[in-house]
Amino acid sequence: MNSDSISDIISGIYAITDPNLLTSQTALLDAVDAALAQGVRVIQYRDKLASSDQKLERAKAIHRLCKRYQAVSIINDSLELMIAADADGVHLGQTDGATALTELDIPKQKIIGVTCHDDIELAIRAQQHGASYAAFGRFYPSNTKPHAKPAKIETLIEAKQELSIPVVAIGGINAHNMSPLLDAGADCIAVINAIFGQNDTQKAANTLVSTFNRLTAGFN
Ligand SMILES: Cc1ncc(COP(=O)(O)OP(=O)(O)O)c(N)n1
Ligand SMILES: Cc1nc(C(=O)O)sc1CCOP(=O)(O)O
Ligand SMILES: [Mg+2]
Repeated sequence: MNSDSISDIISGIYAITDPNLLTSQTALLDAVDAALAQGVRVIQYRDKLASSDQKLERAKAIHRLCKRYQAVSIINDSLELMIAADADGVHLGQTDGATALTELDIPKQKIIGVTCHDDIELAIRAQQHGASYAAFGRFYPSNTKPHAKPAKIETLIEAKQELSIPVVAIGGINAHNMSPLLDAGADCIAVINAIFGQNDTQKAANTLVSTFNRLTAGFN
């Protein structure tokens, strides 16, 4: 991982892989490479289908790719897989251990992301317990996770007032609808379908990254 601050690391476009969209290891690694080449800063390996051996091999390969592009690799759900693959961090939902962060044995330098849905109190508690970023969503209807709890843009505004850790927005986001989330203060935009569900990953990543950069130019 590079030595930037967490707000430099968790910023821009955060791409999350999906085994239903990237059905082979080659497709997965080619798509991740294409996304990173276009300036995606964070990759989350999210795979609820592969075997443990496959997951370890893929997580390690994604971490190597991220290192090459000075991006960071995050593992969804599993602290054990993050440690085994020596990935840069883990993303935990409310049923994956996020409620007991202080009881988990997470190496100090690792990034810890926590799902906070639409709940600012969950985020404040997560920050107090060591979370590196808070993710809110879903902001728009999501084909990937249609039953994810909806979140309000006002929650992002409140999150920016209450939290010092970066704020990630997720759920049905694409280049056409990210603007209100950035205006509300989201530091980072997490996407699955808008990048890995498109025919041309490189073009999709380029559009997302350039839209993010254009919309946030002059924010600071
Ligand atoms: C960046 C980011 N935000 C939210 C989630 C969702 O995590 P979770 O609630 O644990 O749901 P699953 O991804 O495990 O289905 C995420 N993965 N990444
Ligand atoms: C994995 C996930 N978590 C969500 C949440 O709200 O916590 S929404 C979501 C799916 C994101 O995929 P897409 O960009 O294709 O909608
Ligand atoms: Mg989870």
